[in-house]
Amino acid sequence: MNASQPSILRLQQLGSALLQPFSLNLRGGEICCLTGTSGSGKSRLLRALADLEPHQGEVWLDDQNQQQTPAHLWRLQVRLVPAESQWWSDEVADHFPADYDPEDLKALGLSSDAMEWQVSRLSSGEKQRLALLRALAFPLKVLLLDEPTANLDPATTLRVEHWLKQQIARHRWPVVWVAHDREQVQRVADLELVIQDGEVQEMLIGSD
Ligand SMILES: Nc1ncnc2c1ncn2[C@@H]1O[C@H](COP(=O)(O)OP(=O)(O)OP(=O)(O)O)[C@@H](O)[C@H]1O
Repeated sequence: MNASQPSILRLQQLGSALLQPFSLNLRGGEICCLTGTSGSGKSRLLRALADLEPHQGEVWLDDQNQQQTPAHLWRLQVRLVPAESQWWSDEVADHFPADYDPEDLKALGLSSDAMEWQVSRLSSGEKQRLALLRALAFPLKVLLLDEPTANLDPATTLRVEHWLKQQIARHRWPVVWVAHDREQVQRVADLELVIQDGEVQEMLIGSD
């Protein structure tokens, strides 16, 4: 496939001990919000898509089958941004490419010198936004977001949503976005999947 063409993520009869099998085609640039009560299996579904949890059924990225792709190569393309980020060095900058342009810090309401900070001083909201920037600083084809604004105040949440939507529209990644906030779902989603009693159902946006 041409590198500039948007990818398609296809789930075929994806299921697990927790979830009844379901299928979905997600095109480049589409945001699918994944909702459901706490413990319904949203994070585990994202982990299955990232090949971090066993599952039934198949996941395809264009013509690549997840099961036939080495896990580390799959995860380079299918980027999971977990709810809680991991940091492997003391300095923020060490987690970014050497030639990273820190222009986006401002867009996310972060200080322009945040790259020079120690990870140990980061607030939970700063950590969350820097983890998001870091995840998008390296090439990817599919984006999986687990409650990307969970630690943020309402104004910063809107900023982050706006920035994410711009990035997604520009790069045309298929996106699965776990959200609890109904208003956020209404603002960002092209489609919504709800997990209820182990069943995954598609809801029409604006239907609640
Ligand atoms: N490794 C595991 N082994 C067994 N059960 C697990 C494992 N990880 C999570 N669970 C359980 O699976 C269920 C779904 O967990 P998951 O983290 O996907 O929920 P969630 O929908 O993302 O919840 P929340 O909205 O609270 O983050 C929970 O009951 C959880 O305790």
